Amino acid sequence: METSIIKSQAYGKDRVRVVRVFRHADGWQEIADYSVCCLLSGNQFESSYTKGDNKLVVATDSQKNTVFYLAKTLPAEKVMVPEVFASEIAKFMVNKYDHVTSCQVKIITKPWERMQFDNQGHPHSFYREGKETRWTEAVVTKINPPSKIGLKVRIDSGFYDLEVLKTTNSAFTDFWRDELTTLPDMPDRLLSTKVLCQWKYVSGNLEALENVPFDAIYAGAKRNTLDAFANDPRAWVHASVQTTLYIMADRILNDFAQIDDIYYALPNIHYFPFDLSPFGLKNLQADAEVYMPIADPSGYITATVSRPSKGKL
Ligand SMILES: O=c1[nH]c(=O)c2[nH]c(=O)[nH]c2[nH]1
Repeated sequence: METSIIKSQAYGKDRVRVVRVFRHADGWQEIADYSVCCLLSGNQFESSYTKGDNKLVVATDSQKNTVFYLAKTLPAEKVMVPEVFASEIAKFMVNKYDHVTSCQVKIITKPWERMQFDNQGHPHSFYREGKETRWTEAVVTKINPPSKIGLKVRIDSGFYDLEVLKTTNSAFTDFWRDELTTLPDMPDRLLSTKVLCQWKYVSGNLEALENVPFDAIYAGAKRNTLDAFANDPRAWVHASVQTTLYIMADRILNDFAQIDDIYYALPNIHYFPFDLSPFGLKNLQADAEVYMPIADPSGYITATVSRPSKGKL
């Protein structure tokens, strides 16, 4: 006889690929292209794991149907912003099913860029550019289940695979040296990374969070990331990926009070100057012009950055 207990559970449908087109009367059309993961939790689901009892199991197939149903029935402003669509799905689930105490919805977006001709956006044609991937996760939880009065919401957002490179104004010098050190000081180097950035919105009630300008904050987080990388002098005066990361996060926290903390992971994708001295050519240090990108290994610099009151006290 089994004696083990379920400590936590969540089940649902992952990779629900849904594309929603909004056709406006003037011919202007919008597209949202998402991969949705929807997971339900609640202690009444435990018997489906331990006793083979499916009576309360909302089929993952029905959860998938709900995503399509809401994509059709919600207005454009609730579907086109992934944070809002994710929280609408999560809210729908906890409100519809008494025994669902929490619903976690993650959305990965596939960005379609509107085609531009003569500086005019084309009404219905889009293209895919190699760029970062935006994602979000909303979790809606009943405060006193099964009561629906009082819902708590948490929203995380971010992007990954934003590839950037600069050919100067990056350095790495004055680091620890011992018998295992072979790396020379690099007063000027090529720097490249593939940015992963994710942030937590201040948690609160659903209504407060739904008024957050998610799209503008997303654009601001990306703009600060690029601007700190390319233009902030502190990133090369103090010179390390660690410093660059901190400056990126600090700028975002200063710009957006709605964000609680930010996590970055910055691989340092190495491009080493190729030694051409066997051919009588100078290509090291200040003479570096020809580089060999190194696929593996890469540096990997990470940190979570928050405001002082939330940090280590
Ligand atoms: O910006 C850097 N930070 C490091 O910690 C490090 N270590 C290393 O070998 N190169 C670099 N670059």
